Amino acid sequence: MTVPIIQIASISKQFTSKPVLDQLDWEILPGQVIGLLGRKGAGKSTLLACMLGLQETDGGAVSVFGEPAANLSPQARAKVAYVPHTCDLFEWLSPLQMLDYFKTLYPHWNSAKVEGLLARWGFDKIMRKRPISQLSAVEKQRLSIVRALAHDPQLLVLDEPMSALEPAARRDFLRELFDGFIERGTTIVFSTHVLSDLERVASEVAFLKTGKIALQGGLDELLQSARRVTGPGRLLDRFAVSGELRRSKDLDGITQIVTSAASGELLALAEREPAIRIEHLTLADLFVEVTQ
Ligand SMILES: Nc1ncnc2c1ncn2[C@@H]1O[C@H](COP(=O)(O)OP(=O)(O)OP(=O)(O)O)[C@@H](O)[C@H]1O
Repeated sequence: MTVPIIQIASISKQFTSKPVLDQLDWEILPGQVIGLLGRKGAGKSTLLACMLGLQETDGGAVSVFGEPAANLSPQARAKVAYVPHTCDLFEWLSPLQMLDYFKTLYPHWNSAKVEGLLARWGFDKIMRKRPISQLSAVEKQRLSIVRALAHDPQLLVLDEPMSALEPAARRDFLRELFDGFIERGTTIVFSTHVLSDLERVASEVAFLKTGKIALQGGLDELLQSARRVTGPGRLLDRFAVSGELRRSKDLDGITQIVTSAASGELLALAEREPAIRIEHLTLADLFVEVTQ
């Protein structure tokens, strides 16, 4: 049996009266590259932070590498890298001072990778010595990524890692993820609003809605099996659909069903009945259907 790298059992979190995470269960297996999607404010950042024990939960349990997330040993912590949504760099230090500091904390610090990324991302001699507080948002995000990738983590958690990056740096970063991590089997969980970025790197996609993982699956499999079916209510209304995400009926008696996993039976019905229209869904369609 594959032992999950992260196991989340029924965690809840609320800041005000509205729950953000609501008895959420989730499992992340070694080598998975999961894109986490959800509407703005759905709780993606909260979930990623709770998952690593960086934010307290109101209930439930999280384990990372088999240890309680809130109390990770230094050995387990050294296997994890996290790029937060907001800047958590030591702004009073220079990039070089900060990277030197982190180097002392990690046994597997990859100086060649650090140098390569700094050079590629325009950190010249002067910029490397300036206080981080004087860097732009993009430069800080790049530095945050360099710090995360530098110690060859086994688990990489990225919260909107590319939000401030321009296209060339995004391409560089995605290439770095592929060549340096995905091909080596690193487990990666990242949240993003950019579906095309997700489609380029993720093998799995998970949708967060109303405090729970509403749907998760292999990206290719989901796109292969998700369908929107439209047809007369007399043909569809009594049809039980597996993986049903939404069902609606208009005033003309036309029923529309969206499913994440169209069965052979449904496909056969659509084939038999010319009045039924069946369409594949894009990731954007699926995002709307699952999270609306
Ligand atoms: N420290 C906090 N105090 C109060 N409310 C908070 C706090 N952190 C998050 N929230 C609220 O919790 C909800 C979820 O926020 P979170 O940042 O986790 O969502 P998100 O899906 O990452 O959003 P976005 O896509 O906009 O980054 C939001 O309503 C947010 O306002």
